[in-house]
Amino acid sequence: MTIKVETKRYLNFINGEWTPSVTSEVERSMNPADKNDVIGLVQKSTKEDLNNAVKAAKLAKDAWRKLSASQRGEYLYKAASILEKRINDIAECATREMGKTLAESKGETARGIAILKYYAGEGMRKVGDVIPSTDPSALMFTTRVPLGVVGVITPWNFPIAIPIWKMAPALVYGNTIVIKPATETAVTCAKIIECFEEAGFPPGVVNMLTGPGSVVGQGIADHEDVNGITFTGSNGVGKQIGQSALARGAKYQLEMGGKNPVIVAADADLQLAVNAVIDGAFRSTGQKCTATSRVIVLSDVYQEFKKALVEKTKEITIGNGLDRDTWMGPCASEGQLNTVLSYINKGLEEGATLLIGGKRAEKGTLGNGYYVEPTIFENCSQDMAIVQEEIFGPVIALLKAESVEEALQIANNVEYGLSASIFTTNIQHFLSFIQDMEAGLIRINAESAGVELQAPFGGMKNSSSHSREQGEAAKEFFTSIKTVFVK
Ligand SMILES: NC(=O)C1=CN([C@@H]2O[C@H](COP(=O)(O)OP(=O)(O)OC[C@H]3O[C@@H](n4cnc5c(N)ncnc54)[C@H](OP(=O)(O)O)[C@@H]3O)[C@@H](O)[C@H]2O)C=CC1
Ligand SMILES: O=C(O)CCC(=O)C(=O)O
Repeated sequence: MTIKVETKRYLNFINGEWTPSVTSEVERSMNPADKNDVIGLVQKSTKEDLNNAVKAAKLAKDAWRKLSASQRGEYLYKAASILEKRINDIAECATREMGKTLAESKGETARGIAILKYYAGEGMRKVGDVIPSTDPSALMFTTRVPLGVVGVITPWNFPIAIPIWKMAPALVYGNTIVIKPATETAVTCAKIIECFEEAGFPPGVVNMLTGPGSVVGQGIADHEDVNGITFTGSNGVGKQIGQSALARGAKYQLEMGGKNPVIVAADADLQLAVNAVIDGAFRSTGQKCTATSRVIVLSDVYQEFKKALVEKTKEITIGNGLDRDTWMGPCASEGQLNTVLSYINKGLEEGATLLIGGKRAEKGTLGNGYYVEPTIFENCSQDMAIVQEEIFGPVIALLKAESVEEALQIANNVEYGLSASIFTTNIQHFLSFIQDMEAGLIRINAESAGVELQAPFGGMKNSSSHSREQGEAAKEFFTSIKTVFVK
């Protein structure tokens, strides 16, 4: 007898109800570590589904706004404790959907819990300032109001933390939300929304729908009843969303790519630098906007650093993120694997020298997934695609510099400015790095990736729309200031 196990169908969450799309069409969410593993079926929603979700969010917004912020915070505390109970299930789902190791997914879920608690507490903190008026008998102060309905569009690379770091502040500051997660990780998002449902948010406050970015995502950007849009993803899509929002006067926030450099000065602790470059470049298979992708090494220590980096790279074990022994999982999808391989080919065509890696990893069961070897190039020039463009994969371009000034000039010579690190023991070097490096996140003697939820996060240049997320900075996006004059 064969037992047929049905693939679970995940629905949209609209107005407090799990609802199928009006089309009843679904898409499969697949495991990039094993192309035979279907994780679930998700709704292929349309504009009509989006209209229903936005309508529900609009209807719910006044009652939600009128609660005290601390009452709203109580819902977030409840969601945090439910997520805490489901940490294993949700982390495992994220690993199956996008491939990062289970340890990374568990860490990310724990971060999601901490973010919910942080913003729950925000409900008890101040929202305004008293400002002295020139009129001695008047009282002048600021207060803040929510935007209304906020559209949340999220990528697949942090399928737990990014949706939560956008939804939690949006909600605590009094907005209602419509979230459209990346199709690749829609099941993980549905499970997070189950936690919000169990926390008892009033109907219409939290809405989720899945479906193609070009339909549902663009529909959010264009929808006249969506007052603010927060997006993380690629540059091309981000800019399009920004233009659509600007055209109709909606507020928007974009977090996009990076081409993050690490400078290794001659006086650096080289072992520390090697370990941090390995973590920064190859953890999550290089699929972080803060991942290290250019390493600029001072010529005095270049050979020594290169040798140690290549040796350490050889130790990396590639495999299914659910296996304990795996250090690096697959790329998140076949499309992502092909993008990485095409950049590796471009690097070779443009004349860079391959030091290690460079191929799809297909040995044994790896052939069932979208694995690529950790890859390092040297003899890279500044105009090469692998030096200029975001690859979003485990690929390092090594560059040589004669001085820290030259290294800084190379580091700044890209269109992005998200995060950047320097390894040095010289105070002058790190002071000039803080001053002159064009990046929103400056890290000294630490890897380029690594974001703390209580601190502002965002980039300069083409990495963001110049706003910041997380910590107190989130308040700037998710609220409007009102200046009040009383006499
Ligand atoms: N900075 C970062 O953190 C990230 C950067 N990237 C970069 O982007 C590249 C491509 O990745 P990808 O996942 O395709 O990133 P996208 O920018 O295409 O996707 C991010 C989100 O936007 C949605 N979306 C797609 N098209 C539109 C649209 N026209 N209007 C509104 N929303 C849309 C996606 O939906 P759907 O999933 O349904 O397409 C997803 O929810 C990566 O290789 C990497 O370089 C990607 C992810 C995160
Ligand atoms: O490095 C991190 O923790 C967050 C990075 C990020 O936001 C991203 O890759 O999209």
